[in-house]
Amino acid sequence: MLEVDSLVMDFGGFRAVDRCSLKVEEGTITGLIGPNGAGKTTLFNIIAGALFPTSGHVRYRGEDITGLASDRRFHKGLVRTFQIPHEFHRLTVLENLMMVPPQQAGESLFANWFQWRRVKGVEAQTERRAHETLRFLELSHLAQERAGNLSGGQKKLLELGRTMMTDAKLVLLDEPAAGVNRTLLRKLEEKIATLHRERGYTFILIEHDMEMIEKLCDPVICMAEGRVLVEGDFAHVRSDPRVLEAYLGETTGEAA
Ligand SMILES: Nc1ncnc2c1ncn2[C@@H]1O[C@H](COP(=O)(O)OP(=O)(O)OP(=O)(O)O)[C@@H](O)[C@H]1O
Repeated sequence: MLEVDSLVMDFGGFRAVDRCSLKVEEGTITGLIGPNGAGKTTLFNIIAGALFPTSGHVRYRGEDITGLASDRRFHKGLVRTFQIPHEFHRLTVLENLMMVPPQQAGESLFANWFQWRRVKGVEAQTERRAHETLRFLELSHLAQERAGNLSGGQKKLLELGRTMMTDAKLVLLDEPAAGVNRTLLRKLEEKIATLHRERGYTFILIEHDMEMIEKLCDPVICMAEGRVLVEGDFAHVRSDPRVLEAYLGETTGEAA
């Protein structure tokens, strides 16, 4: 589904991604782990189109998308979550969901003036979908709450919900477990697993929480110094001495 080929990302004289190549199969939840500074977020930014690489290629469903703008990727179902937009805090939870669908009919002046019946229809459909999403996430009771008042975990659930408002195919999750309490973490894991199993989402998940990686991800890819170090199932990656060494070379032994 996704193929990253010999990607290089230089920031001035510093090489953050160093000839990185990997493949993500459709229908998987692929875990991306590695010590701080391994290049995971930079790689995500390149896949999502927030950064353009110095060299190398990104292919998505057979198409070379290396130079494609992020909104065009979004329309193709390649969605990155947990980047919280400015409007997030001021809007209600329901509004946050309703503003997601691309090319909302109501946003076009032409549509507003001349096609109001259609606009109303689309809005009603969007609202229904938003309520369904809230039910799925068990957040219906917070529909009218300002998103800024949500807990860290509820915000992560809402961000997951925002992907459900699109026709997402490949979802990039950037440290979903960060700042989430244990109870909501279990719920978040359960929702990710359900979206994967029942709705066919493919996920790539950057995470330092090894419990979450172990529960959800197969395969797991460990990056270090800008490239893939080891790839395989969790047990294989975890027991590889190079992985341990990469982590121990940093401040903690998170992979252990
Ligand atoms: N815009 C930038 N300018 C200069 N250096 C950058 C920039 N973005 C990232 N880097 C550097 O590139 C390296 C890789 O960073 P990146 O954030 O991709 O790592 P990471 O694996 O996601 O780390 P973490 O797990 O801590 O989030 C780091 O040394 C970082 O300081």
